[in-house]
Amino acid sequence: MSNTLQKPAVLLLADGTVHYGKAFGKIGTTAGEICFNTGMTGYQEVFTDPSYYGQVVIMNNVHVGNYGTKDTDVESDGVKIRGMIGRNLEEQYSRKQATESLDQYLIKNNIVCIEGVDTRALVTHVREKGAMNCIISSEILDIDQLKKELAKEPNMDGLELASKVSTAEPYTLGDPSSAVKIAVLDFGTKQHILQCMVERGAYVKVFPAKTPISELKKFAPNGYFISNGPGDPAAMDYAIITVKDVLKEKKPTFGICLGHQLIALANDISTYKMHHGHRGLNHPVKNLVTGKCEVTTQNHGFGVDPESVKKAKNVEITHVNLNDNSIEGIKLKDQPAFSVQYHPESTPGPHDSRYLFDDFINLIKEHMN
Ligand SMILES: NC(=O)CC[C@H](N)C(=O)O
Repeated sequence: MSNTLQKPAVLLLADGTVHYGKAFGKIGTTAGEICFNTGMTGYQEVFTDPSYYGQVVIMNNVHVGNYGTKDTDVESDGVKIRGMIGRNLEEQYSRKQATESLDQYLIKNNIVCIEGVDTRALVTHVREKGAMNCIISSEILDIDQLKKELAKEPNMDGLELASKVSTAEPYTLGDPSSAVKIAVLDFGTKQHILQCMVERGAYVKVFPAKTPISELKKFAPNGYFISNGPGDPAAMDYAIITVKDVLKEKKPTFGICLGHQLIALANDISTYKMHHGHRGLNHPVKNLVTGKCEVTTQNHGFGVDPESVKKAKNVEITHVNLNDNSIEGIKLKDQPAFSVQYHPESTPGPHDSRYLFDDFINLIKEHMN
């Protein structure tokens, strides 16, 4: 959009880098960890993905907003990103089904954004310097004052955020008479992950992050799902205990992203903060079991430590990232449990990896009798 009527806005990074642009979305100030998403489409799903809670997202695609927003293109009950940085953020939209412009939608969701930024230079900078905190403001333009505000922002390393986006109360989805019953530990699940299980005939019960195993067992599930979510997995002591308890049940268990990291931690495999993470829709992953490559959707800033996985005798590496050889999937040798670092529900993204949901449901069916 960028017109002269827009208020000026400023972006300050923790290393002192400053970019000037125009305000978009809510007028105000916001801070969080800066990250970038390389996807060309699917902005509404990205903005509503609870795994982005606490993060300010740079959208690499130069045009964002062209197809507006729509109530059904969401991954949760609202926008979860802390803020957004774009080159051209469009108010005009051309999709017939859209009900609101991106600007109206972000204002309604209280999201402070900045546009007109040289996002190519900014992304290159973050790629070189790594993840760091940043602040966007369209009300404070004084850099010294912004530095003071930014200093208050906690570091993502060591931050527990999942309990802030988890459901407050349990809820169910799917057909209650289904023989396939999956207990979901919700650390900020994306709706389409649950949908992928329901579409395959499962009855799903979603539990708050801090639910103990005794409560999960009352549902008598024949499978467990450990969800994606925001924050540092190593800071989630309560969840590591629950995942250990879940694994003691020896029932089919599937983890995605944060869930994958928690399954690793529950097996004494450590996690680490990545330099700048993986976020986008075209990350190539090799399935080491089939030898096939999948193009995947990704959104993570932490990873599972490769050296520590190799030392774990009960764990097999099933998937690796073809860009940087990072660990993308594991399975346990002594029980029916597996997990992936990427997002097989792929909303948005290519559907190459949706077979993992079939694998999970089939695993549950095999272990039912
Ligand atoms: N999508 C996710 O579940 C993200 C997991 C974790 N918060 C990370 O950034 O690595």
